[in-house]
Amino acid sequence: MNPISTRYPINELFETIQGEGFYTGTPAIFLRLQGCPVGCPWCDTQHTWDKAAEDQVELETVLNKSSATSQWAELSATEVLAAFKQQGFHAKHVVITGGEPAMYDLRELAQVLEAAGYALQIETSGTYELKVSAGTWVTVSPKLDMPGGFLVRPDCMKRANEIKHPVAMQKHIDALDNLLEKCPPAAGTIISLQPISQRPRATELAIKTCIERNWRLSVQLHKYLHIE
Ligand SMILES: C[S@@+](CC[C@H](N)C(=O)[O-])C[C@H]1O[C@@H](n2cnc3c(N)ncnc32)[C@H](O)[C@@H]1O
Ligand SMILES: Nc1nc2[nH]cc(C(=O)O)c2c(=O)[nH]1
Ligand code: SF4
Ligand SMILES: [Mg+2]
Repeated sequence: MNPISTRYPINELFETIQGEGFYTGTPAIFLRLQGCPVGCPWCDTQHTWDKAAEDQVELETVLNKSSATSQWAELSATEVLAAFKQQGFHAKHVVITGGEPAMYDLRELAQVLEAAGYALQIETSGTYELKVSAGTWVTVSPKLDMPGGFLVRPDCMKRANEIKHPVAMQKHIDALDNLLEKCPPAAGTIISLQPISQRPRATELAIKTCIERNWRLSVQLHKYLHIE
């Protein structure tokens, strides 16, 4: 007997250019999963926080969204793949984001998509145990001292291919330094700073610190280009 397949709550499914981190500039299919309890006050996807039963809709409604809403549709991995084909997407890089996608067991999704020739990346806060494939590119954007009270997991920091830290003030860099000391990433892990909400002061601080530390800058290119 086949096990019951995992179902994933999808808030958005679209094709664009990856605007953040190491893969900036890469055409990518974005799968945005519903639900996140971490509560970052400056989060740019607050419509994904609550997974309310009354917001469950059909896939067509999700595909036809013209603005950000909290509506979500539940799909199995094979239904996700079928939606990619139906949409006629070209990209072979898939970014799983949210919300907090690590709340879900992503192994079946990875198995189905990788078998179909896609490469996967996850954007995660590092606050949940990662259930991804060995080949998934893991971007951890650590969330420290957020209202939800979650801790960044040492195993997530070790598994990360890149650490992409949101910054606005010096205290955020100090908090990252403390995290890197307590939960060291693997040798060679890319570290980048991402200014919060394109604020000029945040951007200046990120540029200065990246130059001093030989870290990378991640500027949310899509926001400068006014694309999704
Ligand atoms: C919306 S989160 C979803 C994935 C996951 N929950 C996480 O935090 O990594 C995707 C990325 O956007 C970043 N982000 C969210 N709001 C932002 C903002 N206002 N300015 C800059 N980066 C932001 C997060 O730090 C994370 O790197
Ligand atoms: N273009 C684009 N690139 C992104 N990289 C990470 C995103 C996210 O919301 O996780 C994102 C997004 O929302 N749009
Ligand atoms: S962890 Fe990610 S999705 Fe959740 S509130 Fe923070 S930035 Fe937003
Ligand atoms: Mg985004």
